[in-house]
Amino acid sequence: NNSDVEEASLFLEEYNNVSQTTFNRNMEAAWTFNTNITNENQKKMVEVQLETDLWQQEMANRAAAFNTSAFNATMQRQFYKIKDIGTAAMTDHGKLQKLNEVLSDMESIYSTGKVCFAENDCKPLDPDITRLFETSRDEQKLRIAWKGWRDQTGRKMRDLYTTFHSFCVYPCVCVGYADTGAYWRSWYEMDTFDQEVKRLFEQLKPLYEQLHAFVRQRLKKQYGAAIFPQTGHIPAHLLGNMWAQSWNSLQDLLMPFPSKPILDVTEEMVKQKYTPRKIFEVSDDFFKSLGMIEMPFEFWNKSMLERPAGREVVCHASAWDFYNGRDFRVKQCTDITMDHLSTAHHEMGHIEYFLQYRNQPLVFRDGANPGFHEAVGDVISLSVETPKHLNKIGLLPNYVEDNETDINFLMAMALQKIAFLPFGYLIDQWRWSVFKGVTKASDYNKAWWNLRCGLQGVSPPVPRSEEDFDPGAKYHIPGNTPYIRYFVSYVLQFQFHKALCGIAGHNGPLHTCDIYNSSAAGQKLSAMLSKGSSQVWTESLKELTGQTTMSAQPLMDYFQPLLDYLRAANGDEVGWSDDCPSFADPL
Ligand SMILES: O=C(CCC(O)(O)[C@H](Cc1ccccc1)NC(=O)c1ccccc1)N[C@@H](Cc1ccccc1)C(=O)O
Ligand SMILES: [Zn+2]
Repeated sequence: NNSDVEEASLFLEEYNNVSQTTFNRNMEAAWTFNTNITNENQKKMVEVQLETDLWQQEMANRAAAFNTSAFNATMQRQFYKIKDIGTAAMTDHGKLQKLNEVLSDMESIYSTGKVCFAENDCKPLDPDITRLFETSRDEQKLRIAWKGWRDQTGRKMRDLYTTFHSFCVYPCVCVGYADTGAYWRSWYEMDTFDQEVKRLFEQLKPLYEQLHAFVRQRLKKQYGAAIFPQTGHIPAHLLGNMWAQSWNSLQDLLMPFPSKPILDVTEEMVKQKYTPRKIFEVSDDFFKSLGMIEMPFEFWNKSMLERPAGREVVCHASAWDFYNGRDFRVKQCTDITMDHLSTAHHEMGHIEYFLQYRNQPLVFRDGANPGFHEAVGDVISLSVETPKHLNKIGLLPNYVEDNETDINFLMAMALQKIAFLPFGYLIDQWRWSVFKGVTKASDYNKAWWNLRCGLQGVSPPVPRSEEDFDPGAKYHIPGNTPYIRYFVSYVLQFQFHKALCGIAGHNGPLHTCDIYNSSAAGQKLSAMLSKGSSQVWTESLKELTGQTTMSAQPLMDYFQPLLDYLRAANGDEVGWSDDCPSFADPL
């Protein structure tokens, strides 16, 4: 076959030109559906997605005709990525069409789901049910909403997911991989990736167990011990979030020193009449302070920063690259809360990455690994959410720096970051076992609750059965979006934060660092982001931090003062038993 470098370069040039228009068209069709869910838009999106998949197949076949062994590393990497197209490689076009239809059907069920409290009183997840979980302390109402959401989403998807599942097990439709999970893990370019994340999770478990014990004890006081199972689990509807994945809305119940000012600035944002646009301007201002690239005109002009009236949209936040080097958008049903301020930074982090690597060849316009993409915005938030910075931008007027506020702040951050770790880890433990064929459709929910009980120490507030499909109540399952990337991001973002704080000249404990206005930190971060996925992620990590492996040490150092406090407060009432309370077998 063809080892001619000249011809190979011409092929890559053609690929880069045509792929930009092809992917741009695909993103526009997806955007139209995401911002206006109708049957017509869904059909159009599936049609364009199929055309894009077939074009990718054609390019992969043409790339396969080259013998790349004599090409330079960058060319070899481009050819590898042009051929590595996952499910798009499915040669049975009817099956491929069916797969894309099933996925868009599940996405519609999730995004149009509503919880009904009475005949004509049905509420969507965003903003109504989310606000309920953040603000209500009415255990009965929370229990109804918890069950209602799962009845309206997961329960309605079980058969669709079973069909989807049939495409993902061996012989996997992602050519060259044992199953879809193997394809997803291949993006981390290390064959020990699953052991690596398991090692990190085990290392971080003690922090989580201490936080879990402290929160359980406080919630027992709040709601009475009677609704807590003897096994030590926390009923999942009491943790301030529909999926119990982050507990920061419980801050008012959990501050060690309640006399100090509350660090959740939601009220101050509302008082100062913050708008969705203002929230994104605060984030844009931070990137500008680092000398990084500000949001282009199209971003402000074409993004969807709040839920539109009168039509159904996919409210789950996302960032969009339209692959023409200047059109980048965020879609977020922004509510005026601190959590949405954090989400806005998260989404803008994706956009900043797009902007930094926009001149790369198209196949390198991606994160160094998926965890890198998820970490960018969160690293900025680690500075923004410090009391010092919130005070600087006028959201925490009566702030006094002292030890008690320090512990309160670390508690607030732990409720967001430490609480998340088992959840971020377990979703793809479940999915990888499903894709491997280890977890059968008849055991979807049992396997899910074994992980939720075993690793997260939460229990279902109402009995569950295999009529339910609780994984489907979390966006990323119907959205078919991998999740281990967030667990990886939560480890990496503290490694990035530690490195950037060093470059910014910060002295003192890591949790008080704010890199605002540090052009040195901005330069270092930009240099790493601009590489995209043109080199293996360990090289990118080394450029920014000097390390070549993921390490939980910076995260553990950050929270060390809180761990000491929790150990003293908890005594030996720590942990939970492995058997799952109230998981009823099929009725
Ligand atoms: O799901 C998200 C944020 C959405 C997103 O920005 O990660 C989004 C997810 C998504 C949506 C549709 C299609 C694909 C992925 N990801 C992006 O928009 C994205 C990611 C990589 C590159 C380009 C865009 N966060 C997770 C976890 C999390 C992360 C950080 C803070 C809180 C919570 C969650 O809410 O459970
Ligand atoms: Zn993200």
